Order: sequence, then C-alpha cells, then structure tokens
Amino acid sequence: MIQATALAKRFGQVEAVTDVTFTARPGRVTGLVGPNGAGKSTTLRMLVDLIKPDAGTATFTPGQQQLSGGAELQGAPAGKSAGESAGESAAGLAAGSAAGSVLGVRYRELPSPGSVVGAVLDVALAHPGMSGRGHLRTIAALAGHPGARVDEVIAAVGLGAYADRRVKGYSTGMRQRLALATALLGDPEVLVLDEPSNGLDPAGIVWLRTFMRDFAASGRTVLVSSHVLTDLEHSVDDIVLINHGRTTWTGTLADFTAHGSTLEQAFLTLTTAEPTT
Ligand SMILES: Nc1ncnc2c1ncn2[C@@H]1O[C@H](COP(=O)(O)OP(=O)(O)OP(=O)(O)O)[C@@H](O)[C@H]1O
Repeated sequence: MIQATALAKRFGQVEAVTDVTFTARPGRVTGLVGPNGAGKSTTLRMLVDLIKPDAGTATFTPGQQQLSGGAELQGAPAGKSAGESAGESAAGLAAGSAAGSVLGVRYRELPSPGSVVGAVLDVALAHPGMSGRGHLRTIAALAGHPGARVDEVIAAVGLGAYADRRVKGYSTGMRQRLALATALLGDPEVLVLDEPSNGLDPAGIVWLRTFMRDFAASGRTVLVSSHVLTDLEHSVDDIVLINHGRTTWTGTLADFTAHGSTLEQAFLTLTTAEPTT
C-alpha cells in the first residue's frame, strides 16, 4: 500500500504541490491524473525520495517477507491479505504491533527499497553503447539482485528481440520497456509509473495495460500517472485527481466517470469544480 499524507513541495516561487493526500491499495491500479503542471511528477518523485517534501509524508506498507530480519508481525489485524497486513519500520514495528495497527515505512527506511518499490519516472537512462541486457546485468549486480532476474524481466516486458541491441538505437517505446524492466529487477510489490505509455505504439499500450492489470491481480500495487485519459479508462480501478498541487478528488473509476458522460468529460468537470476532498 502507498499512503501519501499532506505532501507539499515548493520550488522557489512555484508551489508545485501544496496538499496531496491519497492511498493506493494492493490488488488495484490507481491512476494519478491532473492537468499539465498539476504536480503529478513532483508527487511521484517525493514518494521515492528523489525530491524531499517540504511537508507531509509518503509511506509504503511492504509485505511481511520484506521486513528486515524477517521480523514477525504481531498484532496485525486478522483476516487481512498479505498486502493489507504488511509491515512497519523497525522503530514502528514494536509500537504498531503493540497497538495492533499497521504502520507504513518511508522509502528511505525500507530495508531493501528496490524489492518493495519499482519506479519508472523517466525513460531508461542507460549508457548508449551498452545493450539493454548489459544495462540490466549491471544494475542487477549493483543492487544485489540475482542475475537470473535479468532474463525474467526481459521476458516480462517483451524486450527479448531488442535486448542485445545497443541502447543508443532504441526507440522511445523500447526505452520505456527497458526502464520498466529495470524497475522490475527487485521483483517489487509496488510499481510507481510516470506516464509509462509515452512513446508506446497502440500494441505497446495494450500490452502495458495488460501488464499493469496482471501485476495488480497478483495482489500488488500500481500507481500510474497519465494525461492520456483513454489509456487509463481501461486500466485503472481508482482515480486520484490532482489540481493546482492539491488532491481534489479520490475514489473509484466508476464514481469518477459518474461526473461526466466520458472520462474526459468527468475530468473537465472535476478539474474546474471546487475540491471535494
Ligand atoms: N525542479 C523544478 N524546479 C522548478 N519548478 C519545478 C520543478 N519541477 C516542477 N516544477 C514546477 O512544479 C509544477 C508541477 O510540476 P509537475 O512536473 O509535478 O507537474 P505534472 O502534473 O507532472 O505536469 P505534466 O502533466 O505537465 O507532466 C509546475 O509548475 C512545474 O513547472
């Protein structure tokens, strides 16, 4: 689970994010939508500590196996799924367990962040002279992931035909797939994707949609931003709407589209309406 609470970030005179609060749940694909400059990318970067928030917190609730030292969760609510009953920070573990609650962990406090959260926030930054496979092998070795993961992620993102080509010859869509493969190396429970359909052809977009749905269907969490609303219409369960740096609407896709005859119409209606959250 991802929990963002009252996140805020200012760049000089620009208030990029003023108050963003939402939850992205396991087993669901959550779409982060909003007009250009609304604060989506800044929010996603704050989740994974690429940008330090001025205020607020962002936490992840990892699965039990991801906790340091295999610590047993005591007092987690009964009858919850693995994702729902997941972990706490080392410090929060004892306190949270005593209280019978489940606490999230900030990205930097995760024992093995890459095994909990995979993030694609830009197309792959890889050495142009290296092959996709070479890039993945290097990252896997640096991060301590098993070498066998490289072939698995190449297959998972459909990069097989290009894996041994130099990255400098990759199209944008191939780079997107390489970035996703890199994020998957740690076999994460959570995927954070910023505009992942950029550069993908129609077949690639359908493939990405299926990939996200399958990832969520396995009980994991997907948070995806996009301004291409028609892409999200067939891939997300929940919507988080950000406007002028604030969350102005959160809920299910069905409830969101009830605000208009189409997703686009609902978006236009809600981005000009007064905030409801
Ligand atoms: N490093 C930065 N320095 C200064 N201003 C920034 C920086 N990063 C973002 N901003 C500003 O913060 C605001 C939010 O930007 P952000 O990229 O988060 O929006 P976005 O919703 O992702 O937009 P888009 O849909 O156009 O990608 C914008 O006004 C942007 O110009």
